[in-house]
Amino acid sequence: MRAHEAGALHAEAGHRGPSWLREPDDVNALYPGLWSAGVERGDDGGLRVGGVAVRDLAAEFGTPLYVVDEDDFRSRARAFRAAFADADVYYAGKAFLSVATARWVAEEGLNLDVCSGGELAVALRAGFPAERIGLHGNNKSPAELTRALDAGVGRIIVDSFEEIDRLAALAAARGVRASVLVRTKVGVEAHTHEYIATAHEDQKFGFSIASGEAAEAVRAVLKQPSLRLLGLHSHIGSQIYDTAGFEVAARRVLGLQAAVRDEHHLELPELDLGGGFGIAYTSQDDPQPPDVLAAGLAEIIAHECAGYGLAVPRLSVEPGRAIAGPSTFTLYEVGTVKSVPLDGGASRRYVAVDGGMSDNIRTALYDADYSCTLASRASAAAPVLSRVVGKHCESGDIVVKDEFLPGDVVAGDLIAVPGTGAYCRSMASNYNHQPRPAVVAVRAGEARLIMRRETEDDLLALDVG
Ligand SMILES: Cc1ncc(COP(=O)(O)O)c(C=O)c1O
Ligand SMILES: N[C@@H](CCCC[NH3+])C(=O)O
Repeated sequence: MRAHEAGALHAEAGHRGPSWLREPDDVNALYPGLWSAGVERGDDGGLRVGGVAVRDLAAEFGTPLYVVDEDDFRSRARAFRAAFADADVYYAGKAFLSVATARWVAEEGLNLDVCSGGELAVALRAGFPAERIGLHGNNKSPAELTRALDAGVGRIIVDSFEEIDRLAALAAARGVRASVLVRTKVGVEAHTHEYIATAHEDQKFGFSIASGEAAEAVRAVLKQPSLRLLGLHSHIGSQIYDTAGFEVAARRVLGLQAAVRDEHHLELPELDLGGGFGIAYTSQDDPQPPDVLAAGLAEIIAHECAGYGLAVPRLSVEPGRAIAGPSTFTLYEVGTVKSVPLDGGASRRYVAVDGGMSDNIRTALYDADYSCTLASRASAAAPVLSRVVGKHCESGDIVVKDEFLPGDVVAGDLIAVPGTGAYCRSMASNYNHQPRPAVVAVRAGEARLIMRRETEDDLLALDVG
């Protein structure tokens, strides 16, 4: 594990990590911001979560394994609920959605954002109240829209002119009035990876405010008797730490809100500023807690509304990563350890685990940084800068680019990677016909399988050739 500040960069064998990565004082220590509240190192040196030893989890459920600390997930959901007490919180199911997690979200009083027919199906199977669901997507099919209308979802966030017409016709045919928000593109360059920024002009989501397209979309919705316009929506991107982007977004979207009032004599009752709140993946990351975010957003909105002479609309937000991400770690078993010579006589230690880019694509796709620790035992061996890689046929199959692990890590050891609750299982693939791992929820000394591991039979069943 990383120690926060202490220690010198480990240079003995010429290993080189990023300049911020320091050799830890104690390689067995758990950096507090990265692990869910229920994770600790037990007296025998092995990691425990919710009172359960990870060695027992690996023995019972196999590896790789996503391990969710249920209390941690629920308490993050509650913290958002409490911080945004005067707003609506929609948990973004794309981060991770299963029947169990949908139920936790419902029980903790949050609403749910889904962005596909599949996510909607999971929510409905969980018995999630349809009126508390919002449906997203830049290319919702007629079948998805029909299903949403038939289920009675509370709101649909429209993202194209085709969709406005399509939805209006489907709603009219059913004799219902569908509540919609118009997704805007506010023209903000959010400080995050290009692939997860969603508010600059040259990307697929939303109607551009700057070009007048968003105002045109509002006109198009208002013309349809089968649609009810609740408000405007903006989501600037994901894994964002600063509120500067939200400030610009709120200013521009409320500018449109004021223009709508002036043109249509209509004050829209709601405003959705999306999700995107960042979490800590390494000791360098310093995310803001929900109450600070809530206070910041409330202040920005109040200020902008006062400037435009608007009544403050009811706010909604859509956090995904900030609720699911820190609740979960992935447990892997080490299979091989190699030392690879580098130029200048240095070497790099490759620790290969039994999963990889099929259960966590984020390192390869977004150049994401992760951390990890030896989980099955503690070690007194000196730390060695290591790269944790998977078992796939790609050299980019890296899980953790740089981490200090004890020098005696061997095959059969367990490694845990924290912060994998968001966008890991939900983006998992079957690359190399690797079955996707199981998800286990741990609470009060009990481990419960919430998604079973795929089997070779599952994969072979798809091949009908
Ligand atoms: C419309 C919308 N809302 C909410 C989210 C959730 O984002 P995050 O998990 O970063 O909070 C996303 C994903 O970026 C999104 O596209
Ligand atoms: N999948 C992205 C987040 C994007 C979410 C959808 N807009 C990630 O892993 O960071």
